[in-house]
Amino acid sequence: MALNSSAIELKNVGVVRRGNEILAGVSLTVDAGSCCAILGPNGSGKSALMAVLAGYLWPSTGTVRVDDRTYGRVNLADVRRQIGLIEPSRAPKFDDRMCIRDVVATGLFGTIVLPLHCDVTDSQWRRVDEEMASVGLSAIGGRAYGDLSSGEQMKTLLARAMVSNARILLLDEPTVGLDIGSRAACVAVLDRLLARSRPPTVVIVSHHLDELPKAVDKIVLMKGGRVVGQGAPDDLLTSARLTALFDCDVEVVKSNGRFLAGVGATDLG
Ligand SMILES: Nc1ncnc2c1ncn2[C@@H]1O[C@H](COP(=O)(O)OP(=O)(O)OP(=O)(O)O)[C@@H](O)[C@H]1O
Repeated sequence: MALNSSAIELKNVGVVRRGNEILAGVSLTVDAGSCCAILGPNGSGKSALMAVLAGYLWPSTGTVRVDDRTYGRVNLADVRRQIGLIEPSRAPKFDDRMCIRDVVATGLFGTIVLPLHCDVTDSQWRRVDEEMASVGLSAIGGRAYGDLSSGEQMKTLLARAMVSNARILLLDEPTVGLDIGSRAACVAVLDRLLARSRPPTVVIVSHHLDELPKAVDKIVLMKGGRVVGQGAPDDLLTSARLTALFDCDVEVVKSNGRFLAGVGATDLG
């Protein structure tokens, strides 16, 4: 459910590194409280775009405005406090011996350990416990982070981001490495998150249509560092658009509000 003002606005963003044009002419807006999914082949610039949004990759051209603040004219640390970035492949290095509940609580401080000088108040612990319950971690809150499965670690990172009250969640391939059941559980968590009365703005990079939240409002298609399409899911998630995007025969069906993609009868020989 979009709240009608832009939480994210990129105008003509380009990134050049080591002579490579990683992003070029990227312009897009994401409404506050909405969910935007970014799709594209390997190397199309999806993670680079997320890194720009998170303020970790500085554009060579163009402007980036996040949460009403223009990068380059604000203290980036202030903006980052409003952003929860989840990249399982580059997750923060928590002490493996920390219990999950403490890891989730670090989201209150934006740290990877609980700061010695900061006492977590009873109401903050209640909030930690609420978010752990919302992702189904209550029963194992005392378990060491290092002993968790990939799916449990993902849920821990989601609960940690939600505890921080981040207004913007950037999820880069959140279900990478998860089995079917853990992926389904992660998708259900995202569906519940977006059904809240005041949902965060969510940008998700994914290679799998079936893991996009049902409430996804906008699709951005990327290729060669450029946005080659953006708009409503029903207009963009078609067999023809994805066949052209991925240069292979893709069949898209919609079932029970969710999109599914399969590779068609392409000659793989
Ligand atoms: N620091 C860098 N210097 C030079 N090239 C880079 C740098 N970072 C990324 N690239 C290149 O930019 C392109 C886009 O990379 P990016 O990681 O954003 O792709 P992606 O769409 O997320 O791919 P994948 O689906 O494989 O994760 C790639 O060709 C990559 O090699």
